[in-house]
Amino acid sequence: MLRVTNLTKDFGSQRAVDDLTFEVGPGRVTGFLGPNGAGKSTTMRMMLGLDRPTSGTATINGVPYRELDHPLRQVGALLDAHWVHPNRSARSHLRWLAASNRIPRSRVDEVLEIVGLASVARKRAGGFSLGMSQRLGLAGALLGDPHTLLFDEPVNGLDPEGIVWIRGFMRQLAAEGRTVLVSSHLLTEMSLTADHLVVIGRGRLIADCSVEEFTGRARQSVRVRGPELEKLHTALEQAGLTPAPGAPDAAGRPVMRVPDTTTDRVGDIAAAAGVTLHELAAESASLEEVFMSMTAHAVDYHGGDGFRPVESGPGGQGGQGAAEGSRR
Ligand SMILES: Nc1ncnc2c1ncn2[C@@H]1O[C@H](COP(=O)(O)OP(=O)(O)OP(=O)(O)O)[C@@H](O)[C@H]1O
Repeated sequence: MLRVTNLTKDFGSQRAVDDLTFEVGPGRVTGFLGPNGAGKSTTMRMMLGLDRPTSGTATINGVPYRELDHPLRQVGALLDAHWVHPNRSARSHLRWLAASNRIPRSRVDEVLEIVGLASVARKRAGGFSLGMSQRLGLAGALLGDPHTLLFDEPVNGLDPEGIVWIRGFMRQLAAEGRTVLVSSHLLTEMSLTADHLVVIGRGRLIADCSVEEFTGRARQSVRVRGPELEKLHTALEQAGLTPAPGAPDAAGRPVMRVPDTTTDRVGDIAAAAGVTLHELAAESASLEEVFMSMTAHAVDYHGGDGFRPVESGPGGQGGQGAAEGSRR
């Protein structure tokens, strides 16, 4: 069990983590989600005793990291895959880690096997690809067979195969009853990996709930296609709704989206106005759109990685690449 209580961290005049309180329980993957600069890494560093809190506490099974007897046997962490000595082989790097934590040498080959690096155990870690470095980092985190695991943006820069492997791996660790906390700035990624979410923005807690609950906050909107969209637009506005052009469909035909309503209501209004419809469908806002609307005020800086706020209103054409393919 990981617990942070009123955790706060200031860097000079900047508050990076602001009065955070939450728990991370065993047996499930908890996603630690927030835009870039939200304070995820700083929070994890405080959990691992690498940064000192300005106030508040972070504990692992009730004890601050610095007071743990054999930290590697209780907590494994993957913060940065590139801290390995480049001239060491994967095996000698892990043997050195094991020796410094009184972990038997035999465990090194076990973890190399678990992460799929046994065949390259003698190769220089400096020549490893990012995916292999991540696996080596995981091997190090698993060395002490810890009950608690922290992963900071583990899928960053990985190829699709590596991403699928890491997802499955984290889920397996949780299924073994371990406490698994994994950070990401991508909601879609977390919705595929995590059972539970702790969402932060500007160092503050925004949500602490199941993935279903979080994504269930998606606003329901209605998608309409037909030959008389302008006429329908007027009728919908007269009924107090706020229709907007949506992205054209695959065949390039114009589509309208009507937020915060139901297909029944739009269908009734269309019928009353004598408007022909060719398509009428309920649609949820994409996960990224929900996330954006919840964290928009909390985004530190914009641009890149899909963190531009949704600018064009209910049409939903905010243009964030990360939202592609994430509609549910
Ligand atoms: N050592 C430091 N000195 C000064 N400011 C820092 C330091 N470390 C982090 N910060 C600032 O604290 C805030 C939170 O950063 P942090 O790295 O924890 O965020 P994050 O959510 O992990 O984002 P990212 O995914 O971009 O790393 C940022 O504004 C960052 O610039």
